[in-house]
This record gives sequence, structure tokens and C-alpha cells, in this order.
Amino acid sequence: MSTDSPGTTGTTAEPADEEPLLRATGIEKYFQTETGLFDRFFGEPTHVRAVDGVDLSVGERETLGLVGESGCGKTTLGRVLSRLYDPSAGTLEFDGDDITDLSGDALKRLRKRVQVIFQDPMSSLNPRKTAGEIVGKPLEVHDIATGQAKRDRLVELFDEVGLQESHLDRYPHEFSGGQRQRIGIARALAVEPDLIVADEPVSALDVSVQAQIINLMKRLQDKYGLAYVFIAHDLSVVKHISDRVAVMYLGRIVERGKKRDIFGNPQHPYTRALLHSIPRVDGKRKRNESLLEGNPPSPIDPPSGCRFRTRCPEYLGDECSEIDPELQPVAGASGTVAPPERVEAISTGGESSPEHVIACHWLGESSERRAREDPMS
Ligand SMILES: Nc1ncnc2c1ncn2[C@@H]1O[C@H](COP(=O)(O)OP(=O)(O)OP(=O)(O)O)[C@@H](O)[C@H]1O
Repeated sequence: MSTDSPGTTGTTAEPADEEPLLRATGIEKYFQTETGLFDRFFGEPTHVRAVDGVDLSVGERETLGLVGESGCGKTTLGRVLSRLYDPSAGTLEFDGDDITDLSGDALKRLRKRVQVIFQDPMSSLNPRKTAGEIVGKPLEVHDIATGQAKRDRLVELFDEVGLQESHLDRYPHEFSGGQRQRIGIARALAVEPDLIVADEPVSALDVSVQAQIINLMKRLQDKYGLAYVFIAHDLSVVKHISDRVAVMYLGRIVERGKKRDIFGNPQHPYTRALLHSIPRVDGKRKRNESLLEGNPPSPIDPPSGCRFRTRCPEYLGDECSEIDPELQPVAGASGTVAPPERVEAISTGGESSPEHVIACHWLGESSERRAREDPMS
């Protein structure tokens, strides 16, 4: 597969002291759309660019929070990262091996190391199987345990996720939402994976249950040395569990960095808008909730230039419509972002936080320009 297809953005690789467990480079996933004769005749786009040039990495025992609004491509990216989907372009490496094109037995072996937890535990659990059969399936498929050894392992796994032995013979509809997600976690844990891609694992749950599940996942991570890609549409959900956060908009990563950078020094207007829309404890929204209005454009025909420009409070005009920004380091000390020609200087100048990158060339410039044009602002 090619990494230099037209839709791929620049690759600002994430620095890592050691090889990451998972490295994704230039990942694209396009879906063919149904088109009629009219569209074909007039040459309308025929692909949903669900993921459109993503680079990211996940270290051992690390949690990468992947955040963005509904439809921005999180689920699709998670499915590509876990090789449930083949990427349309780009490369995936896991533990140093190229897994982009794995199939057959090699893919089955990867499944033992990379597992998935799904958002809706009800629809991801077979209603006709008992919880014991559901969690026991991967033990059989991967020849891990049979007979009494399997039963013992199931009891152990159920205990590990806060369920009881008596739950083994119950069906999914006999559990609460939180308990069903515990079954999903036990199923993922059964093969002792290194990485779990958790696709909105708590979004369908009450807030109090969300906290229990996140705490459970954190405890299991510490105990078993797991790495997570933790997908959520809300930054507040990933705050507790993430080491690093990647913010996704319309198929691309627009900002990525350590948790403290994303929450403490957010740079991209989209990240700021997401942060401002987090509800306060008193239930009210923060004052700038209007930062994010309307819905994202269609991934079939994304805007030219910066994809966020149609909703961006920092929109400058032509430059934002023409230049498709690549991820570049944030100038940590000043809190501003350099225009492209300064990137190299920043990268080598030692003042930037190398893991903190954003896809916006003009942010620093826009506030400077606004100040020039309206000195009272
Ligand atoms: N199998 C598919 N065929 C065609 N389009 C798809 C398919 N799967 C996803 N899409 C489209 O790709 C885009 C990204 O979808 P995806 O589900 O990955 O986003 P998401 O951020 O996970 O959203 P949500 O939080 O609502 O699940 C959407 O426009 C969606 O309609």
C-alpha cells in the first residue's frame, strides 16, 4: 500500500524514546458511496473519506484518547488500527512488524494481541449465548483453555471485571448496561492482549457507571500492562484515563499531545471549542459554547484548505481556504503557533514540546492580525 496517495497529510511523526507498540502512518480509509447515473455523469465524488491521512502511535502501557464529534471517523480509525478494517492507504506497524496487509493465521495471531471493546455492549454480545460462552469463545478460538481449565479461567476473568461465577450462565439481557460492558471487557481480556481499542466504551452508560468502568479499565491496565486507544466524543471522558490525546476532525488529526498540553494549553480552535463545550459540574456550559456551531461538513466532499475553516472562529480568509495545514510542533513557551517557514526553527530551537502538534498554520498570526486591525480587542 502506498503512503503517498493524494489525500495524505504531512507526517509529523510522534517522537518516542522507544519504538511504539502501534504506529500508524498516513492511514486512509475511504468507503465507496452509492451513486446514481447523474452523479457518475457529472463526476461527483464517490467516496466517503472517513479517515484521510492519520499518523499516530501508541506506546506500551499507554492510553491514547481519541476524541472528536460524531462522524469524524473515530470508529473507522479504531477499526483500522485493530485491523478489523483494511486501510485504503497507509501503513500499520505493531511491535515493530508491518501488519498492514496481514491475513489468515498471521491476522489471527494479531487478534490475540490486539482486542476491541465496542460502544454498545448489547449489540456486540450475542443474545443467544450466555456470558460464559461469550467470554469463553476467544479462549477456544485461540486454543488457550478447554474443559475445567477454561471454566477456571472464566471464573478468574469474571472476578477480575467485578462479575460473579453465577453470572456465567446468564444471558446478556439479564445484565445492566455496566455489567454488559464488563462482559465485553472480560472477553477482550481473555486472550491477554497488549492493546485494546475501546470504541466509546462508556458512552452508552450513566455517568456514575462510566466512572466505574473507566476505573476498572485503569486498574486492569496497571495490572496487565495494557495499552489502550480510548475513543470518545467528549474530552471530559478521556481526561482521567489518557496519557496523550489526539483530536480528530473530518477524518484528520488536528491536534495531538500529552494530556496536560491538550487540556492545559489547547491550541487548535477545534480543541478549544470541544473543551469549552464540556458541561460544568453545575450542569451549565462554559461561556464560549458557541465556539462550535453547526455540524461538520460531509466527508464525501470536505472543504478546500483547512477542513475546519467553515466553523472556525479564527478563520482568516484565503489562506485558510487554500492551504491544507499539516501537523506541526506547537511553540510551547509562547503559546502561539508558527507559520510554516518557522516550523524548522521551532523544531530545532528547543522551545517546543515535540509531542504537541497542531494542524493550523495561522493561529498565532490571526490573533496578531486581529490585534492590529482592532487594537481595542
Ligand atoms: N461502512 C461504511 N460505509 C460508508 N460510509 C461509512 C461507513 N462507515 C462509516 N462511514 C462514514 O464515515 C464517516 C465516519 O464514520 P465513523 O463512524 O468512523 O465516525 P465516528 O466519529 O466514529 O462517529 P460516531 O461517534 O457517530 O460513531 C461518517 O460519515 C460515516 O457515515
